[in-house]
Amino acid sequence: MVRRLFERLRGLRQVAPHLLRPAHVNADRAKISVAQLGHHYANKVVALKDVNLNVRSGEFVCLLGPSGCGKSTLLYALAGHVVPTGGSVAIDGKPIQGPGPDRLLMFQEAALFPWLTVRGNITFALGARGVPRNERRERADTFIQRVRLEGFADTLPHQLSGGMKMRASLARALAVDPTVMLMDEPFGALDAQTRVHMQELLQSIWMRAGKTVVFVTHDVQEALMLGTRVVLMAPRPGRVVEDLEIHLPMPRSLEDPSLDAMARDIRHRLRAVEGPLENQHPEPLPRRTQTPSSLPRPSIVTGR
Ligand SMILES: Nc1ncnc2c1ncn2[C@@H]1O[C@H](COP(=O)(O)OP(=O)(O)OP(=O)(O)O)[C@@H](O)[C@H]1O
Repeated sequence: MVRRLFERLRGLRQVAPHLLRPAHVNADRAKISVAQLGHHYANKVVALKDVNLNVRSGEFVCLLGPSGCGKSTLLYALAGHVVPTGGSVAIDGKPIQGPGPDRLLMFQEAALFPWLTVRGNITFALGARGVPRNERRERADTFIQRVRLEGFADTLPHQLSGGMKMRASLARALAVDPTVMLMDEPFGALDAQTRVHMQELLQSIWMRAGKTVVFVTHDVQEALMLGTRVVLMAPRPGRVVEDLEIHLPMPRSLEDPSLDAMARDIRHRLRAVEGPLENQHPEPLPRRTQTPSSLPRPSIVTGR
């Protein structure tokens, strides 16, 4: 059934591609181009090998795969925090030379300053980006409203729930207006219910704002809820094994039987690339020389 669904969508894509793509995805423009990307860490772990990935402007690309397949390394290379040992990464045709204001990285932790209110956290970030003082408050309040945190602008982070902190962090990210959002399992620490609410919120904001998003997740359903594309990766060495365009209509629902059927199919594909359980991590993984958590905190079809 899933194969038939993928095939029908493929046929429709050939005759009427514009019917299947959200309006703000610009088919002709590669926002992010990754070519022959490779990276090995100082301990010789090959985190990425020959990765090719083009992300169109306005796409929502989910990187999905088992632990250790290089999702975060790829994301940090896009952010400019990891300097790859081979290949190239470019944004709007310009090679990435380091972090830049056009890209914003979000993590599982909301990373709010505890001594600043929700609004204070946002106005601080706006100040750091050079937004004039008289515009900061209004802009902060616009995004506080957009993430549905009205009434909490003057609240300190410790008085917020995990989901509310993440919404404040999202408001801050949107307020500084990067063109590319790089998200590393941002909802991974939330309970199941809050996670679904955050996915719905992020999708509605993405549909309106038209940002280019690259989103790392382990969760197949999350990838299918959010992604216009799902890129499957495999470990040892970290590489892209499949690149799937997801043409389910938006807003999506976990209740959608097509989504459920695709999730089963993708789980099956992932099991095939992971191999039998006894082949996984045959020896202790080499110690990391630098963990993602030691990276700076605050502050998304192969070979197209
Ligand atoms: N700083 C580092 N030093 C050495 N090895 C590293 C470092 N960071 C990651 N690695 C290794 O590189 C490989 C890819 O790691 P990466 O964190 O990119 O994978 P991932 O798919 O994001 O994993 P997870 O889902 O568990 O976060 C793994 O084998 C990991 O142990």
